[in-house]
Amino acid sequence: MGILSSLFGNGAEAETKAPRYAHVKIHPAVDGGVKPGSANFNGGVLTCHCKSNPVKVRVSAQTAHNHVCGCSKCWKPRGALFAQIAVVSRDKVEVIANGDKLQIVDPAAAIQRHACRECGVHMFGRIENSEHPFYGLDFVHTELSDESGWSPPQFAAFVSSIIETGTPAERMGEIRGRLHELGLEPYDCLSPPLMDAIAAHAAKSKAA
Ligand SMILES: N[C@@H](CCC(=O)N[C@@H](CS)C(=O)NCC(=O)O)C(=O)O
Ligand SMILES: [Zn+2]
Ligand SMILES: [Zn+2]
Repeated sequence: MGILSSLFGNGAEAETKAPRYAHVKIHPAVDGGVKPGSANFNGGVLTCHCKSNPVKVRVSAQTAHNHVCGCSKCWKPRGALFAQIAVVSRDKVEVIANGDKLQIVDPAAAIQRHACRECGVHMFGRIENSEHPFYGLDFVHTELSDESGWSPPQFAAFVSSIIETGTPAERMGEIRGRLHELGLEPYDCLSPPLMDAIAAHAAKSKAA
């Protein structure tokens, strides 16, 4: 028992710390608690869900800005409310097997998501527009790799968007409650540092 609760305590401290929303499933990678990444981690191989001839993509660096995303465009594992997605420099991403099975989900989207035609898993998302604030970065789902040590998710993006794909709005309280418990601050767009980076890029483009 902490010093304050031993002075004033009635056991309420333990009660407020017990997870209240553990029954709310966000994504398999975080439902048991967010695991820390490893220092000196250098990447791994992402594999799609095909039983035969899976697509393999080597990511030869640690990822950054990992987060869970509720938008309708990011690939989610079956049953998950959110996707888990991180960025890495595009020159660190290489298709090493069965790349002929990849197709671009929506060629008009800012992020060109390369998905396996057979199992539907998104292997990487690439920005081809050199004017885009995140040009140079690819988006990857690190749970597709067997390696542990990837950078852990830091926040939750596009949280309200899960309503667009069928989550009842009445569930949002418990879902945001669970995200808070996991330390994944919920935002309805990207996190403030990323929104600031986008705005700074826009300001620079306007000035030029
Ligand atoms: N509410 C929309 C949000 C879509 C959205 O803007 N997604 C973000 C986060 S991944 C984005 O940057 N999309 C760019 C793209 O999909 O190319 C939805 O759920 O479809
Ligand atoms: Zn596949
Ligand atoms: Zn998304």
